[in-house]
Amino acid sequence: MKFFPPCMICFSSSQKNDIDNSYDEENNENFRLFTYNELRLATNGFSSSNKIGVGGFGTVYKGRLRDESLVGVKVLSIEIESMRGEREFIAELAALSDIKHDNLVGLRGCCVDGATRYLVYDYMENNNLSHTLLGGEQNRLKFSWETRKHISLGIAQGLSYLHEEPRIVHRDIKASNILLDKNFTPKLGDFGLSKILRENSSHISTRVAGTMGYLAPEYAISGRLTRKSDIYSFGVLLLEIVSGRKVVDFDMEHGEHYLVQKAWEAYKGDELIQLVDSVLETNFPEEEAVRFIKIGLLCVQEHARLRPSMATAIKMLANEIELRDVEISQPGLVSDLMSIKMDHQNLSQSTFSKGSTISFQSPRTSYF
Ligand SMILES: Nc1ncnc2c1ncn2[C@@H]1O[C@H](COP(=O)(O)OP(=O)(O)OP(=O)(O)O)[C@@H](O)[C@H]1O
Repeated sequence: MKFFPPCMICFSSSQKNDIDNSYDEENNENFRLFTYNELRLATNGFSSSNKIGVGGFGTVYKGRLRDESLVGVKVLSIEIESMRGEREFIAELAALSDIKHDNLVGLRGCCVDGATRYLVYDYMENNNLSHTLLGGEQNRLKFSWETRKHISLGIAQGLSYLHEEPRIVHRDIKASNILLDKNFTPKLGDFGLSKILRENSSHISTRVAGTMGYLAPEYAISGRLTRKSDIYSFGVLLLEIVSGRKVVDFDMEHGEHYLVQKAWEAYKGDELIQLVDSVLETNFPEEEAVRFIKIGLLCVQEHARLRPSMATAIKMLANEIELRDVEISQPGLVSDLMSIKMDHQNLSQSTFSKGSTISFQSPRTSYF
């Protein structure tokens, strides 16, 4: 079993000096330093036709390296002052690239060119789950039940690995962070990145607000981050995968906006089968689909201690644990949290619309 000591990617300021000199390129097969010219050539001069999309940290381009392999090149848009020093930045990324699993996006290397920094990842042919499964008609693909099962299990395995091996809380599990390779194997992206990029407060607030539907209530309210908050987000994802619906969708008719609420009502009404994506018609195993929804609901329970670990969730998905008589309690409902107003200037506080002020600390802890 490979153990990654926390200092490998979670650096305190007192550790900085040691890490500054810790990266040894010659002895690291996993991680390369690219030159700007290599990346410019690979991406056709960062042309708009190579542009894949824009995320919270920057713009992503498709690239082809000289050895013909495809990569996703992320050009970081964070101001240079908010990043760590060059050597430290490289050493931290190199440590991240050591965290390898079939269900994690592989980080190949990086490039520092003046004030601009680039991250180079394995290329994922089928974009992300939000785009490919939940996107508008144009992008949306019809996923069979088998593909949905493959994706659900893969995400569970990737997350379980992060929780058990390097002992990392991902803290940003959501459909757009699940990339899909050419075989629709899911790969978790962006793990550990927000620790490396010192985010300014407006950047965090945009990201947190955009992710609201996936946030465990205890995390959204107090900023207290544990594995169980990732497990809540996983439960939401599972409900999205089975239903083909987004966690929050104001395009749906009134009363249908919030998926978790909808699933809870279906559970109480003993009609979980109604939640399964209608594009599947009758081409899915009913018992298994209902089991997956139940596991989703177990993971989003309001009380974090009642949520299963990822290792247990995997056993449940694989039907190694019987769920027939399991009690599921009330979920943490996103509709209650949507009324939290983020203070974009000062993340130390947020306010409920009812007027009571609650404490909100910007997410910090990634280890436990
Ligand atoms: N390695 C990759 N291969 C293929 N596409 C990628 C790769 N990395 C990112 N993308 C795509 O590029 C777009 C932007 O991704 P990025 O990770 O920057 O942002 P995001 O996950 O959408 O948002 P956020 O940064 O707020 O979490 C997305 O459509 C994503 O699917």
